[in-house]
Amino acid sequence: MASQIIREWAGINTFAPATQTKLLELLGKLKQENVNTLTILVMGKGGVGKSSTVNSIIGERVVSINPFTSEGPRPVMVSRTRAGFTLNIIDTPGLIEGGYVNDIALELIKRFLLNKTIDVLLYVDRLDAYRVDELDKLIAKAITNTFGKEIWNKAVLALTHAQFTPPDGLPYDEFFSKRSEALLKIVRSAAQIKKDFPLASSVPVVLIENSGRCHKNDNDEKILPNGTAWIPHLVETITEITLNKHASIHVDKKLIEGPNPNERGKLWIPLIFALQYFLVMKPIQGFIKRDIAEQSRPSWERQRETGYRRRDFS
Ligand SMILES: Nc1nc2c(ncn2[C@@H]2O[C@H](COP(=O)(O)OP(=O)(O)OP(=O)(O)O)[C@@H](O)[C@H]2O)c(=O)[nH]1
Repeated sequence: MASQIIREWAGINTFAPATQTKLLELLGKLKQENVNTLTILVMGKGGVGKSSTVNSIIGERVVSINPFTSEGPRPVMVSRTRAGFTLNIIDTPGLIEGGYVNDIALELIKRFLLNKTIDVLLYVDRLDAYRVDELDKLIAKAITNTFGKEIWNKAVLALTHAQFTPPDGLPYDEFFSKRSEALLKIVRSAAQIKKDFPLASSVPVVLIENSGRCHKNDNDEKILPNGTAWIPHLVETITEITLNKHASIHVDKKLIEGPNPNERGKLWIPLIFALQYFLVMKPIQGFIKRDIAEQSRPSWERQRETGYRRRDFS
């Protein structure tokens, strides 16, 4: 396999100095915990801002963005190094097409991820949407079926278009908490996460504003409506998830191929044979034996018996 040349993370220099300082602090924290590589998988519906988010984190236009169509081959992994630390971000195609989960995209993603380890799943959706629907459930289910429900222990829910004004004068915080709770509920139910499943009820939610018109603070950092500098906040949340007690998800052949169809139900085979023997074979054998015994008696004897039976009934 050709080895990939990993470029220096130059895009970090495009961030405001205060953002750079915080990011380098967070990288230092990861290195202190012996984490020298971090792989983030970005997934979600089409057009929600996955590629834009990848570009925002890297600080360069590394993947192309189009408001109407998906551009460029994906999945794609963008890797950057900084001070001995490697950041990998995997951008993926939208998971919904024509009202269904795009199985081809999912299959491509699975194959692409073979032998990679996912430290964080960045599950992207938009803040400025009012409803969750069946498709959201289908996506969460597809992700769970692909990687196992443990993936949600390594997940961050990222909501783009954060610089949005809720309708009808609804307070921003109220809209944000309703939107995130609705999405988390979908994730919990589709992933069949029980209340006691560790961390699942606390998948962190972060806000993102990828627009070039994102407001800035006095330090020139891109900020959310509540004044939080969102890039350091996102990277801090990613760092916390990376360092939590749950293992990263290693994608091996077994995980992507699922249970071998030839093995499926193997344990039931002896039981099915036993039931078949006692409920079908045995009665048939008995019937055949009786029939043979019957046929081997002389006809006068059988006729006499039939005659007796007729008389008994008369
Ligand atoms: N205002 C605003 N626009 C955004 C934001 N994020 C993405 N967009 C716009 O939304 C459109 C889609 O963004 P993409 O990043 O291509 O979305 P995607 O999820 O990668 O889309 P697919 O390629 O279809 O999978 C583009 O026009 C972006 O400029 C955001 O946070 N705020």
